[in-house]
Amino acid sequence: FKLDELIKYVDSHEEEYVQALREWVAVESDSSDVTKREELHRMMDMVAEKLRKIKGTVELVDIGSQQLPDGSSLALPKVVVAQFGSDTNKATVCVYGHVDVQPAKKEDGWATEPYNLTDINGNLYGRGASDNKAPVLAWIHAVEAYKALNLDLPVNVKFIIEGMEETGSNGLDAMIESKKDSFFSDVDYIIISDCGWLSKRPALTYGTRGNCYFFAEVEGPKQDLHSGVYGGTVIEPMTDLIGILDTMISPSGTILIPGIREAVAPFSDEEWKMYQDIEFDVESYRTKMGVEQLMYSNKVELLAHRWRHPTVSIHGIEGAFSAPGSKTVIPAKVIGKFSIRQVPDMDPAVVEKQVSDHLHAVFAKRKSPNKLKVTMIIGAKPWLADLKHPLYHAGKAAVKKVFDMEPDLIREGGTIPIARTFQDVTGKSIIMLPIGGFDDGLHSQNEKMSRYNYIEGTKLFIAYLQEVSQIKAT
Ligand SMILES: NCC(=O)N[C@@H](Cc1c[nH]cn1)C(=O)O
Ligand SMILES: [Zn+2]
Ligand SMILES: [Zn+2]
Repeated sequence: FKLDELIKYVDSHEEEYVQALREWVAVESDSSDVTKREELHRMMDMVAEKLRKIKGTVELVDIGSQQLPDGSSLALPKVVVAQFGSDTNKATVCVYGHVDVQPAKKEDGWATEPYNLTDINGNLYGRGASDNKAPVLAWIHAVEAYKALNLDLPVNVKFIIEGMEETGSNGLDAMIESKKDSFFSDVDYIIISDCGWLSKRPALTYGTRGNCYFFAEVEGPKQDLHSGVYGGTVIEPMTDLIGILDTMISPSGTILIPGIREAVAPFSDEEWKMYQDIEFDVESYRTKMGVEQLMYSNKVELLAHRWRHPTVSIHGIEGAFSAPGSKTVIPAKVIGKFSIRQVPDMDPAVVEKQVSDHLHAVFAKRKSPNKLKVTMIIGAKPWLADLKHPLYHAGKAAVKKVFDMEPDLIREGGTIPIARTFQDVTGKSIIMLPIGGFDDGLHSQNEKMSRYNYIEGTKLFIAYLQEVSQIKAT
């Protein structure tokens, strides 16, 4: 196995890799904004083209369309499916990633243009740089390096790259179900690199939280009203909405929706010990976020609440006045958007009912004439892997080869909606092999990927393919 040669190849192609990332970041592939759908289609074409260039067998799979709130339908971005090698004597891995991004505008507080990749001191700033465009590119470059050097890939490699992850992977569950006995029949393992390290130490991730995302719509008058002319005579939808949202979580973070906390799997002594052994500086985590105080100052409690407890986050209110300046309006209809991160043993179907029952009960107590509608638009389950699986031994060996250290074994507070589907539908084992930095600012202003993580991450993937090939079939 010619790791040194492959590593040299990666080092000598750094600028090309950065240029490839620049081209991908320049595409505003925001899956939540329906006006950007053409960009998303273009992004999927670019992914297919990149894979074709290195001689993969590539298909763009049509996964249908999504229903918009106004009743119209919009084509979903096609899913890119690719294959490199079909040697039955080798194991087959399937790499999953996504190339859609969260919204970003310069005026949100970015120091640089979000869709113009900008290198500042070795950090490559741009929306989607870390989540998840550079890791997808790093996987493609890993395969490309073997091919360019005329080295046999140690395993067959398949890709599934989608464009709707950030909005819940619409349409992908059905595609996986339909390909269970074809595309997935010879897949041995699934690899996902859509998360980050906990610190400067590389990590292997063995769990993600799920997410239930809700819209709570309160509708009152038939149109917006002047608050001076009508204020004091109508019960305002916004007052109702804020009132009911405020009953979900206490100021110190305790979830108040009946039944939610009771469903959480107990925290075992073994877990406590594992968290205790992780090197993690709570104080630098606090200062990095720029807050005066965290909810928990104890490392174990903090990590546990980041990874394996549910949380309620309120994201926004559609229909509310939010522009700069003042406007004395009573909005006629407002939609509160919030989500609840899911952990074992919560079940999104049960959570949906618990949340809806709770909000309707507190709304009823207000005796408001307005109308409340609660809808769950995403119901993604949590995912948890067995750290004793050989995939993780292979991960440790690859980290040792490239970084000469032991990885952190961590969980992820965020959600990869499709992870649980992969596990439940295909029955294959999954590993999450992150290369993102702990401070990459995912979903936030000034998202970045460092050159170091991008390039060393590419080497890690190269080494990982070799380590996976050493796993003995059971
Ligand atoms: N990189 C993973 C990620 O950011 N996932 C999103 C997916 C999601 C969950 N609910 C809505 N989208 C995340 O927010 O965790
Ligand atoms: Zn992601
Ligand atoms: Zn994301």
